[in-house]
Amino acid sequence: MGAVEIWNAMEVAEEARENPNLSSDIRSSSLTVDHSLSLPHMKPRIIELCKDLFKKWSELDDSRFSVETVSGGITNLLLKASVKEESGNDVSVTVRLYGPNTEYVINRERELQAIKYLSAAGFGAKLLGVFGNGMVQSFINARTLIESDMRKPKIAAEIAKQLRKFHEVEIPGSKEPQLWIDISKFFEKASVLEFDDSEKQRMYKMISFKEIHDEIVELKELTGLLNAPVVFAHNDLLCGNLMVNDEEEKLYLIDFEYGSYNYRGFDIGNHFNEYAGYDCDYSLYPNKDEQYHFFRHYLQPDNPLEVPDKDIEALYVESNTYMLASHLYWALWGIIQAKMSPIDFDYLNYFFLRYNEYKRQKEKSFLLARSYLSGSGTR
Ligand SMILES: Nc1ncnc2c1ncn2[C@@H]1O[C@H](COP(=O)(O)OP(=O)(O)OP(=O)(O)O)[C@@H](O)[C@H]1O
Repeated sequence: MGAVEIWNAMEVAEEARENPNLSSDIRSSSLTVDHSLSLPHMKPRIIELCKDLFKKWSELDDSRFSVETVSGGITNLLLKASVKEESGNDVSVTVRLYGPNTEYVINRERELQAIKYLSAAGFGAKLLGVFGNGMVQSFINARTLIESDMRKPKIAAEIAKQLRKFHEVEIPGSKEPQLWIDISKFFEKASVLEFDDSEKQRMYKMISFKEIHDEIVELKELTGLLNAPVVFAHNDLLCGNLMVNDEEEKLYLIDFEYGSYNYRGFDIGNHFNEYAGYDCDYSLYPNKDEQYHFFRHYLQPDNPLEVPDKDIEALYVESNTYMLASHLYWALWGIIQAKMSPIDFDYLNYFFLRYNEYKRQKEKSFLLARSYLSGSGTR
């Protein structure tokens, strides 16, 4: 965590204080927590952080605090800190420690800016505080979805409805879609790596960056013809980033690390790719009926059965063309992670899974888009 990021965190808290319509009680602390500590060693530091951020807890005895791990996450460490207040109330918050080297693939400044506005619009956990290398948010009492939940008609309709609302949130700043900017940044980084591990280097050498470059150019050109609307997109809507409280029937979209202005079809196509789950079983990609169900609830949440066919068809083409861009994006992300991430995961294999699926789907999706653009429809 460099000085610039700490400064950014402070600035966000400052700005939020000045604008009471946003989360007016975002606190800030300059403390940092060493990501590599074991939980017992980390606990006193987390308590110190909580006390520094929330003055009402500053005098409480340490024995009133408990700290546990919620998730190792692929990119962060997420902890739950609970406090027994003097009134007898139990209050829980999450403490997120950014993973080492995640700044290569995540723009933290962009993330904090988005969280402020999305959390004020009722999305995700409430942002309570920021510190040197992470943030504190409200704890959500809900279960995390598993991949098969996402295709259940009732849940799919609710995801579509919430995603539509999400896409309507306005985040100040540039509205330029980030997809090709991010892909080109990933490409620049991914194409000049060297691995100390000889097996990784051997696999890396099998990648043709010339071929990937040509694919990027070709796909960018084709998607450009679709005139897809640009919205503030989540960009990483996998089951782990969806939570539901079954009793209250409330769905939560969480984790806005990759959020940015982007093409509507990218967010939806990317979500459909996630039906494959953590095992990347792409035979689980939603069929046309499942997609149409989603589109109806996305396009007209209050009147899903009245959506004109031409609007559904346009979104079908858009989503299934940008679905290819999602494969390229995460394939390149995988190469960078293979080099930068301390997490023991076969990211190079992940590159091949995503890129091979791109190649498998390319012809069908290109044909769909081209026949739609030439006016001969999608059937
Ligand atoms: N505010 C919250 N309250 C309760 N649980 C949460 C909260 N935020 C996240 N979680 C749980 O922790 C898991 C990981 O969270 P999140 O996706 O934000 O972390 P991450 O490190 O970015 O993970 P990944 O890189 O795998 O997406 C979620 O799937 C969810 O189960």
